[in-house]
Amino acid sequence: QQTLAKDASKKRCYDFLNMTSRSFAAVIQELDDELRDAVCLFYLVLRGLDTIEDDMTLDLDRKVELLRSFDQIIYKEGWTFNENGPNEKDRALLVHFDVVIAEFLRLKPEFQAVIANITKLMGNGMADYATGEHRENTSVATIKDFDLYCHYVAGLVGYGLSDLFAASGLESEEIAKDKALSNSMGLFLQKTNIIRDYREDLDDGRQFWPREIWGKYADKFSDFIQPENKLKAQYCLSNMVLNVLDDVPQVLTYLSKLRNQSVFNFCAIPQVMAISTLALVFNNLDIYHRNIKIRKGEAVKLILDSTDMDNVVSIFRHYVFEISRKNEATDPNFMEISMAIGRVSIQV
Ligand SMILES: COc1cccc([C@H]2O[C@H](CC(=O)N[C@@H](CC(=O)O)C(=O)O)C(=O)N(CC(C)(C)C)c3ccc(Cl)cc32)c1OC
Repeated sequence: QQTLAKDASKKRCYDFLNMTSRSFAAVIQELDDELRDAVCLFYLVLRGLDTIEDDMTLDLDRKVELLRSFDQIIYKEGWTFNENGPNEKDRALLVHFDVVIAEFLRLKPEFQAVIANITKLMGNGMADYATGEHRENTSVATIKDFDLYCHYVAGLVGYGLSDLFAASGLESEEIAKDKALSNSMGLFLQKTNIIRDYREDLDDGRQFWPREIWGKYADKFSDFIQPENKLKAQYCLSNMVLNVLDDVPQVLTYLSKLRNQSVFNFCAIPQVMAISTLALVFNNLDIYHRNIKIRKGEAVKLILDSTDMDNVVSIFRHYVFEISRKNEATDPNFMEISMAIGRVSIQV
């Protein structure tokens, strides 16, 4: 009877995983036995944290209290959360979070420690950011703030995954040692999404592009949607893409260190999607009007091709070349972009 109940709660965790993330859930479920449950639970704990950070209906004190104590909450059997706002999909996860906690507590203590440690760092980072007195509303001021915010919400996920890979024995301890490489794995994905999501975030009243960059091209963050500002909008966009290109060399170095096939696929697929998205958004002013995504057919091809380092390198080379082709000599960022592409090209 006990076993039946345990299998039921594990299955429910995978149902939550498939409900919260479309294509990525499938990639998690392809991971080898030693890692699959730990990464699934890590993903769900992060999703729970993200849902609280994103919930605009919570008052700040309550949100900060939950963020800073989430690393203890995940040890509280039976804990659930009903104060959430209307967002159905994510609300369900927190309403049934006791199921996630029950499964979390069945993980190897070493996996629990990794997940709890990252949850603590991320929850406090999110709380610091949400209450940050040095920013009006929640906009990001300097490039340093931008890197710190992305470190909190994405770089730390890279840290935690590298620790889980090492703890599982499927990858060497070395993968978890070089924090800069793990951090870049998160920054590259997060920064590319932040560029792609310009319009969605603007409409939600959020802005993550650093003022140190966009402030060179406009007085207000929303100016870029005006047709008369299209040239400034294009240069601001290329400046943002330039900032993201810095992380490409470290992403490729990280991927080249992986030895387990299921871990490689799990890590390579999102990065390959991101470089494809980066080439798509570069000099593409549609991002100021709607959320653009790579075509389904291209995404499928990328997923099928991302199984070994040589293929991944040639995919990166293809998209970096596409960015180079779209790079315009009249763009004030033209030279810097050419040099960033040069730095990557000697590697791919
Ligand atoms: C070594 O580091 C990684 C290795 C593999 C995958 C990821 C990273 O990839 C997905 C990929 C994913 O979730 N893709 C979405 C598509 C999309 O968000 O546009 C999806 O396919 O649903 C992603 O985006 N994030 C979210 C963050 C970037 C904030 C970390 C993410 C959230 C939780 C986990 Cl456990 C993992 C990841 C890594 O994290 C850095």
